[in-house]
Amino acid sequence: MNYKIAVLNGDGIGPEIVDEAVKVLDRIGEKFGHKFEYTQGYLGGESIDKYGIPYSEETAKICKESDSILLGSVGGPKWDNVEPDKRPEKGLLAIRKELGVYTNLRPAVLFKQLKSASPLKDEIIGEGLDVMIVRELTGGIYFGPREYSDEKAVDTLPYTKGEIERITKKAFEIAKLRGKKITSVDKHNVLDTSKLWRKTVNELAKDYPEVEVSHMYVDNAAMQLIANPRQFDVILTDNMFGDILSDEASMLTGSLGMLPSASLGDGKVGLYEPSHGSAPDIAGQNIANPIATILSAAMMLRYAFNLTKEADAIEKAIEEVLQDGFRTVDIYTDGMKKVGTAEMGTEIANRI
Ligand SMILES: NC(=O)C1=CN([C@@H]2O[C@H](COP(=O)(O)OP(=O)(O)OC[C@H]3O[C@@H](n4cnc5c(N)ncnc54)[C@H](O)[C@@H]3O)[C@@H](O)[C@H]2O)C=CC1
Ligand SMILES: CC(C)CC(=O)C(=O)O
Ligand SMILES: [Mg+2]
Repeated sequence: MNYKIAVLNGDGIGPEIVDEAVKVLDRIGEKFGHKFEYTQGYLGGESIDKYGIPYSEETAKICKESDSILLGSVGGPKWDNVEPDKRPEKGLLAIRKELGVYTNLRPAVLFKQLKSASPLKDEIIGEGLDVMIVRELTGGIYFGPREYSDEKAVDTLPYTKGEIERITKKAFEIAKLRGKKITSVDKHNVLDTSKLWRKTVNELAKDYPEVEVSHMYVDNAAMQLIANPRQFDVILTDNMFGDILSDEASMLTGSLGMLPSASLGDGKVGLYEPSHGSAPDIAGQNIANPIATILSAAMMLRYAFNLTKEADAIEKAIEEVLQDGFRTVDIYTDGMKKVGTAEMGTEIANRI
């Protein structure tokens, strides 16, 4: 079958990691008889350079006419001084909002071969870690009304009941297919939005008696992720808390460069992007870890195209590459074979 994929490289390491995901998708296409057609769009800094704005109508059209979107990451020092509404990150927020992708799935899964790359002790890791962070993506403080002057700045954190309900339902549906356990993370002791969040989660919990629900304050959750990560199955949380906790959870898996994500809504087109940023400190050096982006492409096959065998093949190839000892520098440990971004992508593609 033919699948149309919009490809947005973004900035920093974006082009390098997206190239490797495309390499792997092409191999899947050859092996399983699919045709992936790519159309290049522009987001973030690269879009500012081309169109003067971080998200253009041209790119919006390409995305809406595609079956799915593969995205690198945006931002970097080059655009740090552009006016706030034109920053690269505003382009990312705009495309998420426009596509209505309110569910951000960030699976933190530790490949057993990377146990020694995780900073956690063996007894804490145990048999392994598999936490699904379900992050609300199109509401909350990143989108609330704001004001700024040299004397006062205001950000606001609005959530409607409807916004909380729809992400909570997604989390329950996901939990039903996994360990049947949700930890809803909030700041109920301080924030009114968290009060509404907790009340809504408890109301919906009645429709899912098979799923065990508990609540945790975000500050405690940040600590518990390190102290006892195996207690978590699905973490349901808001936009900013999910952003922060997912970077933290990524380290349990060895590196931020291992954490993929899928951003999904009720519409046809989802956004598949690594959880990390554009890593300007290592851009252009062929050292970035492409695995988060390649795993995001696997999530695309699974969620957007229903290509389960193909998604499994990517995940298995990654496991084999890790088993064979190949490591980018961020997950390197003594005795392993250090490889660059492109070599890692090739090793993965070769095992499909
Ligand atoms: N989704 C997106 O497009 C996001 C964009 N950003 C933007 O990215 C820029 C850099 O932000 P930072 O705070 O530095 O976060 P970052 O996630 O880009 O990097 C944090 C650290 O992790 C490392 N790292 C990230 N991805 C890696 C990979 N694949 N392989 C190996 N190491 C990796 C980086 O080298 C850096 O040391 C900023 O402009 C920020 O706004 C940040 C987060 C998400
Ligand atoms: C750059 C921000 C808009 C978002 C972010 O950090 C993320 O989605 O992980
Ligand atoms: Mg982030």
